[in-house]
Amino acid sequence: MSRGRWRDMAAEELQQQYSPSRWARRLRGDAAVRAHIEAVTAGTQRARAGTRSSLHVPYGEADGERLDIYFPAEPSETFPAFVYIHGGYWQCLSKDASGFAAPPLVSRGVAVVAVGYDIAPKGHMDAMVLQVRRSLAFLAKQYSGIRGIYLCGHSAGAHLAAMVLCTDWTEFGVVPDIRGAVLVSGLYDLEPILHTYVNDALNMSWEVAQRNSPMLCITQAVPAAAACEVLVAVAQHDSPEFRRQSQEYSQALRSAGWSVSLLDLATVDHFDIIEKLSEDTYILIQVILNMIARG
Ligand SMILES: N[C@@H](CC(=O)c1ccccc1NC=O)C(=O)O
Repeated sequence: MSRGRWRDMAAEELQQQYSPSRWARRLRGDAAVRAHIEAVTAGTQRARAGTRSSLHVPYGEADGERLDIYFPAEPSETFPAFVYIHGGYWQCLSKDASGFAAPPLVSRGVAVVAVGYDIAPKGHMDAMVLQVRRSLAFLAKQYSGIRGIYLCGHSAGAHLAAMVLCTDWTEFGVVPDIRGAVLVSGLYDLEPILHTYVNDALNMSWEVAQRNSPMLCITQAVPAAAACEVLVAVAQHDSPEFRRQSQEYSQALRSAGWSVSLLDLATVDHFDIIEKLSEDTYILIQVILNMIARG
């Protein structure tokens, strides 16, 4: 699909392209979204039952500025941290459904952090981006045991994670040691979203969409960034627009000197591509553990 083709799409087609549930494999529409919420919620409950954790840790003043930490099974002084930012089109889900990846990771010595942020309509795009950036600065300042942060986000959460990658940390008083990023089925150009139902709750102006588009704020990779491995993952059954966004963003990052891989995962759709992080044998868990081992 050629660059910018979304501009030629009829309103209904654009709507369809940006409705992941209409492309899902097992169920379609609302049923697919409901099943996804149930899967990640149940997975998080299992993680909470079986893992040593600190829940609802405030990283700022606002109610929504809280995170959950799931600690490695074997206590150790230092450990890598996998920081997960949930999706839900910036208007659903929460950190309370975001701990499902903990079991296969804490058993291998990796801490898992589920970041909460104020979703729309309470949260605005600028504020959400600032909140997730602050959560990273908080972790870097408060947890001296963390040796390497591996950032992960799904869908809208991958967008927020990508915005973290282009942060100017000077105003945060700390530079988090982000050694890797796993961006799963994300959105990196917000402009097409402006023309869909997704913007009903977000109410973004064109300017807000521009300044919060990772595609438009790619920083030239300084040495620290070149050492940060970025994995852009997309599902075989993501829509063509979602697949185009991952393709173009990974290419643009690479051109700016970042170390990038694009992983096109067969058989999965927009939802089970991330749900399966609760499974030890899932290929993406293996890829993440390898990335951490190199880091
Ligand atoms: N209304 C959307 C819902 C959706 O996209 C979604 C739902 C739960 C978790 C992630 C999602 N996508 C991106 O953040 C859909 O049609 O699938």
